[in-house]
Amino acid sequence: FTSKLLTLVLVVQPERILLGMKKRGFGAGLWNGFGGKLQEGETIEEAAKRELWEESGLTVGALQKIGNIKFEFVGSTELLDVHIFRADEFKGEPTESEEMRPEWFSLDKIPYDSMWPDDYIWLPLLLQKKKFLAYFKFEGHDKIVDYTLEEVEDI
Ligand SMILES: CN1CCN(c2cc(NC3CC3)nc(N)n2)CC1
Repeated sequence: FTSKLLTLVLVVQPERILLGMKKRGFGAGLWNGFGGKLQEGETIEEAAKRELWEESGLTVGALQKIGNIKFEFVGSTELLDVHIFRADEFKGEPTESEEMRPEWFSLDKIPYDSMWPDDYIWLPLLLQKKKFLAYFKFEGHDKIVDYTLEEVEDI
């Protein structure tokens, strides 16, 4: 299998989480964190900060590495290798971009039925500041055929 490195940043404050409505491309029509692909010569963390800024207008100092999920799609040999980060502090104001329309959600009103199906399984761990490794096998974009998830001390 070949892996495609992708980033995902969730900005979380004590009472609310920032999500973006994806306006085009992969995952269009779903709420998600901010992220994308790596550019040449970029570390994963640099790519995560860049994509957050491009998609939401926010700049962050520190990112906490909190998870890594590998996604397999039945019938494809390309794995998505998503490195997930949490940011507690940021500078700037959430701003709509070509890719994303940002919005704050209270933590008891996360719109899981308009998010990728896996989010319901791992996002609660992120909110509890737990670190995890996971593997999801999808059939199409809606059906989780099976998955594994383990909490870890260090990513
Ligand atoms: C730029 N990336 C694309 C992939 N991505 C995903 C994927 C995902 N599930 C996979 C079945 C698709 N679930 C979340 N929450 N994010 C993060 C952002």
